[in-house]
Amino acid sequence: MAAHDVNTADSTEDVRTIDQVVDVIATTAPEIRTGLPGRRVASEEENPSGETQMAADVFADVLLCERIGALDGVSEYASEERPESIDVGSGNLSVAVDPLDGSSNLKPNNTMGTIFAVYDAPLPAHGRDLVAAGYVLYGPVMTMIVARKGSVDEFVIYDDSSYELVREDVTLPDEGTVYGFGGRVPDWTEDFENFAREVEQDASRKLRYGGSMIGDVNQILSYGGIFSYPGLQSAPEGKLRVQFEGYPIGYILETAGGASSDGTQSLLDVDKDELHARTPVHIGNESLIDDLEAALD
Ligand SMILES: O=P(O)(O)OC[C@H]1O[C@](O)(COP(=O)(O)O)[C@@H](O)[C@@H]1O
Ligand SMILES: [Mg+2]
Ligand SMILES: [Mg+2]
Repeated sequence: MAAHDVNTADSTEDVRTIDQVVDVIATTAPEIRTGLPGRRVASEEENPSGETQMAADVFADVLLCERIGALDGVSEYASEERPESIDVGSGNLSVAVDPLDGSSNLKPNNTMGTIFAVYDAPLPAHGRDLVAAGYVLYGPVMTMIVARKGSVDEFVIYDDSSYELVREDVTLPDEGTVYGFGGRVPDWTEDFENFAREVEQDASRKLRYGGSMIGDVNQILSYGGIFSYPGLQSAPEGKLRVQFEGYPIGYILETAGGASSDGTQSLLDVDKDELHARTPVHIGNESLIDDLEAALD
């Protein structure tokens, strides 16, 4: 389902807090990146989803928690790396973060990201409570995508923590040319596999899957197409987490004129009230998401 009717902040104070969150993310990203070389190893701990944390996941979480938590307008901080959300003040907004998305890509030195979601409700919040969302992509260039006030902007972040707006009002190209589907193919459902085979038949499309949602999603924003991490036979809710990954990516894609789905409805309409709940994720051009929903019906 497409939207363009995403929720946005309407008070001056919330708008200011969102700008401050964006500033913290942008100015912390170079530090996160600089801290990566010595942290490409597993820590002793598991995160609440049962995955082994990398030292870099913990490092990025601690930095972001400290800095986002210090903002007056933020009352709660949560991340993929901690079991509960924490109270950080009495502001109006809550921030949920995936400090490093795709951290299994650290070992082979491939793309990763940092995702943030700003909600005007206590955590776990609902997709319709989102008032802004965005991500940093640690690629050859550090870029940041921000969806707020009904449009999506792209920035380049420099090593000295300055950042520059390079593209305003980012929208998906009409003709989608790339696709990327997560999960082991033998673990896909029959309906999803049939859909994937249909998508592949179009000679104008090619496979691009990197194993970091942010890298894969940014290709869809750049070239159009579809990214899915579907529900699997062994894991009907898939792998990606609603609060930290599904909602913010759905919000960004819908703000950019694309569509998002859990297989039957917009990601923003998913009802899950557990902080670390998972959901199937499908994002891309509206026509492809319509076809996906028809195929999974
Ligand atoms: O290794 P797989 O099964 O392809 O999974 C890749 C997916 O897992 C993730 O890495 C999960 O995110 P985290 O690294 O934040 O746990 C996504 O970024 C990516 O889409
Ligand atoms: Mg992630
Ligand atoms: Mg992560």
